[in-house]
Amino acid sequence: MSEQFDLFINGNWVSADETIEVLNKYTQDIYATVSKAGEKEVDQAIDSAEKAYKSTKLSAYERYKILKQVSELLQENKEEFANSIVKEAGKPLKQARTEVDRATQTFELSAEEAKRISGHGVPVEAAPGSENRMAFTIRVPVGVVGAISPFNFPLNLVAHKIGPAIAAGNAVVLKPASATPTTALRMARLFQEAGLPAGLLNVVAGSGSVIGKQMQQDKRISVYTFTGSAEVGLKLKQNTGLNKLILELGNNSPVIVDKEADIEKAAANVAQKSFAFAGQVCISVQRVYVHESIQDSFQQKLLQAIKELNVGDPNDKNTDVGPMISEDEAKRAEDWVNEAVENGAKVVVGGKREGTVYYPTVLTDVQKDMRVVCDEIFAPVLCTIPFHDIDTCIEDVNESPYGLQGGIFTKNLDTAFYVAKRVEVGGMMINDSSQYRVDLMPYGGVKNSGWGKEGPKYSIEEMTEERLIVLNLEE
Ligand SMILES: NC(=O)C1=CN([C@@H]2O[C@H](COP(=O)(O)OP(=O)(O)OC[C@H]3O[C@@H](n4cnc5c(N)ncnc54)[C@H](O)[C@@H]3O)[C@@H](O)[C@H]2O)C=CC1
Ligand SMILES: O=C(O)[C@H](O)CS(=O)(=O)O
Repeated sequence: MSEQFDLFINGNWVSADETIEVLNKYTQDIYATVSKAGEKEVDQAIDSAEKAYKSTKLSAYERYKILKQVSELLQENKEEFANSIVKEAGKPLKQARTEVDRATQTFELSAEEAKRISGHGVPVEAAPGSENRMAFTIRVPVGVVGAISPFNFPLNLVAHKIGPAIAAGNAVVLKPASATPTTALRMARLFQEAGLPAGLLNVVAGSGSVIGKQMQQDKRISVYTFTGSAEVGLKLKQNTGLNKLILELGNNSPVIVDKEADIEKAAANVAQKSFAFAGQVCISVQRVYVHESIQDSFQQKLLQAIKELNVGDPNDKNTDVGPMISEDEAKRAEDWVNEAVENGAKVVVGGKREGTVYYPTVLTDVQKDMRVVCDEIFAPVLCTIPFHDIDTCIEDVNESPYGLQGGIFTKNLDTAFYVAKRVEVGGMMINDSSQYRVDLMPYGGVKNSGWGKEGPKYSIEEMTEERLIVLNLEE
């Protein structure tokens, strides 16, 4: 029996004429039906957000209490949310539970940051002629935030938009990914239970291109925050005019395994961080550059670690690698691998698809211009690339159009910092892979990986405006 969800607009559950069928990504059964927002519902959501922002002024402490309660309610309902993520995203149960724990953190951090929003003093009196003036800044909410989120973290990446937006005193219109909308709608129920005033949060499911365009053309929205592919991010950038746009986009994450690395540790970490959630994580390891002197040893340990990964039903608590978001996406990954093999690459493990499941795959003998190397594959596919000297390796790493996060394994700190200062990324992990993130850290990339930083403290800075106030004390 599939569940039915309506849209969350102005504190009410609103049904629409059309619906979206949300599939269980492993069984391909219909898991839920969700009302599909049309132009009327999106307009209602934006109108509700604007009216609520103008009429409801929650204190910082009230915002803190609501967000704290949402964090607690989330933890109390952990299994419901984990199950929702397993079913609609196909995420293995243990990783879905981890996502709920992280979103609990994200909302708790947002609650705490709600009490720390402030400006700073400005010593204008130090300027000649301003001896009798005082100045300081304050941070004010931007108003209505338009948020669009991706399928792969249907809870935590939504939390990273809603939490800071509410903490900062804004109202929000959220459009979750069409493949995974129900988790965000469940989250809206928690805000309702926590007493968030009507209209401050609105969730509209539906076509990204249609709703996205309508949101972008609506002047009542002050800031857009988008997480998704670079392709869509570019479209948004071209249509957003002068409104602030926060873009968290794609990556083809590099990891360097230096000749002085702990090979065992590097192999185990790369195996885990290349294939979690079937590689559908934007900081999933996709390119691993291995010093030629340790290539055989690293590869042997990497393949051993991959052999221990459990592939299959995401409902099984032992599963490490479940299905991809759709059979089309799994076929795309298969096509990219086959194209690489036709051009000389070798599959040392994997290269096999069963419906929506694509098995953990490692390629060697790849070339820079292969899509498995230079594009974002967003699948359980890893390319191992030997290197001779670190400078050439850094050049190859930086050839990517992306720059979100990278990693290097080495016991030589001089090498680590030499590399960290030269790679073009938003975050560089030493003795960890690219796929490291805790929710309080500043997170965001350079180049085609977007701009702006997420993490509640940093998102709040993006979702508020700093206003200067100068006091003239002259008699
Ligand atoms: N940098 C980061 O923090 C993250 C980046 N991503 C990236 O997201 C992608 C995978 O997620 P997907 O949901 O497949 O991305 P996507 O770009 O296909 O969709 C993302 C969201 O945008 C909406 N959308 C689609 N077309 C749109 C348009 N023309 N205008 C406005 N909205 C539109 C979709 O409905 C969805 O809600 C990968 O590229 C991945 O790297 C995913 C997670 C985190
Ligand atoms: O970018 C993503 O896909 C997620 O932010 C990765 S994380 O939250 O699991 O680090």
